[in-house]
Amino acid sequence: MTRDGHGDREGPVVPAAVGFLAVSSVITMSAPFFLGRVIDIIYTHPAVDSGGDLTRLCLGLSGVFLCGAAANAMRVYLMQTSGQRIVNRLRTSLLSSVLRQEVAFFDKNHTGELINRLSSDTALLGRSVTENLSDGLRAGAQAAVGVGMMFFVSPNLATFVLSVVPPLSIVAVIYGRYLRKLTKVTQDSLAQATQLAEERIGNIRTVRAFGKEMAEIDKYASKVDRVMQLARSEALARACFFGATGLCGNLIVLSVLYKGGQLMGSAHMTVGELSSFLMYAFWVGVSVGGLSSFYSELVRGLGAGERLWELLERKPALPFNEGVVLDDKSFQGALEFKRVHFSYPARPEVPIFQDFSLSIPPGSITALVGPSGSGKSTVVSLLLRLYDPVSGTISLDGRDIRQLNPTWLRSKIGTVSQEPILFSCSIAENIAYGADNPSAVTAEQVQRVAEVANAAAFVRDFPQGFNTVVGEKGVLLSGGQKQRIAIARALLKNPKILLLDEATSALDAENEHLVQEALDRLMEGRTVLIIAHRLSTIKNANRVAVLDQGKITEYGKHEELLSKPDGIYRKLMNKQSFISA
Ligand SMILES: Nc1ncnc2c1ncn2[C@@H]1O[C@H](COP(=O)(O)OP(=O)(O)OP(=O)(O)O)[C@@H](O)[C@H]1O
Repeated sequence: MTRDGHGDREGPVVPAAVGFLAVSSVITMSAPFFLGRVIDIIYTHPAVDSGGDLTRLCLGLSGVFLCGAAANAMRVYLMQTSGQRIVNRLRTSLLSSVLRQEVAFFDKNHTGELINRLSSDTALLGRSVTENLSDGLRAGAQAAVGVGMMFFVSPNLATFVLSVVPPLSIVAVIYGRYLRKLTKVTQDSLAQATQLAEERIGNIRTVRAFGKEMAEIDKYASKVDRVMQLARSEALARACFFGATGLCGNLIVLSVLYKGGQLMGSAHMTVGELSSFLMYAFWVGVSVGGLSSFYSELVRGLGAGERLWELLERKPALPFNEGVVLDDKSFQGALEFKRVHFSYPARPEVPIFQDFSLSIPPGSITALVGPSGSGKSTVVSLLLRLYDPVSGTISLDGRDIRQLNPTWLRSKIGTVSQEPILFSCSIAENIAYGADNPSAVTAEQVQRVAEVANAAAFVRDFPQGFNTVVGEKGVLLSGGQKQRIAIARALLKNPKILLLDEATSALDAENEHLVQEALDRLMEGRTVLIIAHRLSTIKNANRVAVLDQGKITEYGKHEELLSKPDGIYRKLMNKQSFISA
């Protein structure tokens, strides 16, 4: 399987399915003609097996019907499997498109909604264009052949029957349009309900702590009630449509019997011909019924598909893997913000940075401090190029990062955040995630970095050791343990630049010491920007940058800044509690 999910070859599956479809349809539609012949033989020679004709015809027909049944079974099997293949491809392509989108896209589109597109909409569209299409093609072919055969058997009767088709088609078109609109709204409502459930289940600890389970259930119930109302409208439309088509079918059969009886009475038709005609009319009726359900499913699929195409075709606002790659040998890791102005795309009216400038020399440690909400984490997001500044430049070794390949840029940057996110897999896999090619990472490499990150000892105490699964987002580990795993992960990545966000909460003395020691080892020989919450970090940094009112207001060593009588840093130190461990 390739990354785009196109490794699973369709090969001759679709032509084969169409072949089986043709064979089964021809056999099904030739049956009424031959059955008419059988009736005529019985009718004209009721007592004898007219020279063995009846036996031969019946045996021959049984064999042909058997082949028809086998061809039909093969058609259903092939269409269903290729349907699943299409759904798989759609899902992989959709995830590939979603994961390439810029981070601002995820600020506006909720996870639950995207998951719903990935699971429900793809299934609806996939079913609509495969199994449903196959049934529709079969119904269409049978209806066309049936109509042809009706004309062949009795042009007179056929013309009479088909005069009712045009009004029925108009009703079908109106119904189709209505259903398509309804499906889009239903899928959107379903996506909102999934979004709510996903968020509440993902944050069950908060829901539980506030005792909001019943309130959340009520909210979810009202969202699914909306889906139910829409489903009721859809069911009503379907019921009316199917009821009307069923009624029309029966009325048509009745009128055929009426008119056919007259034709038989005037010797213009044999009983076998009338029987054949009736069977064809019945098949055409069944096929038209099949076509109407095909049409319903098709418009539902297209309704679901509208949002899918939008997502599949969306071009990310920021490039994903294109641009200049700097030479690894001469790469220093010098960072510079020059007169940067920035506001988040979701809230363009709120400026975060105004004329923000900061230079971080290669191999140095810069501590960034500032009041809560001043934009410290935003500095990290801009360096990772998760967002682009509105104006000004951010450069790496003198090169504007907008010219650089973002994937390459991120491969040179390691991050350890306040609350590191781990994946629900083993500790070894979480650590190996830091490498370019995780599957090539050996157990020794994992253990080595875990050792340096002061994680190996606690991991070995777990019965499953490095194979211990950490739970969703690492929920089965403590804060200090998660941090040390994240440090090991960053060590394995071995980046030139490190962006650290220290934990705001104090760990117990032992954990504090182990995490600090691991961080010190991680920082060695790299360009480091650290969002500092500990006094020791600030004191050990080469420079401290104070962020206030959207720009760097003070810059220097801890003691220098502290000595300024009216300095912002001095005030910040008095006001904000830094962890003194
Ligand atoms: N994705 C976003 N979309 C819109 N506004 C955002 C987004 N992320 C953060 N903000 C806003 O940007 C401002 C700066 O946030 P940021 O997280 O960078 O602050 P901070 O200094 O790191 O805060 P703290 O010390 O509390 O973690 C805040 O006012 C915040 O509300």
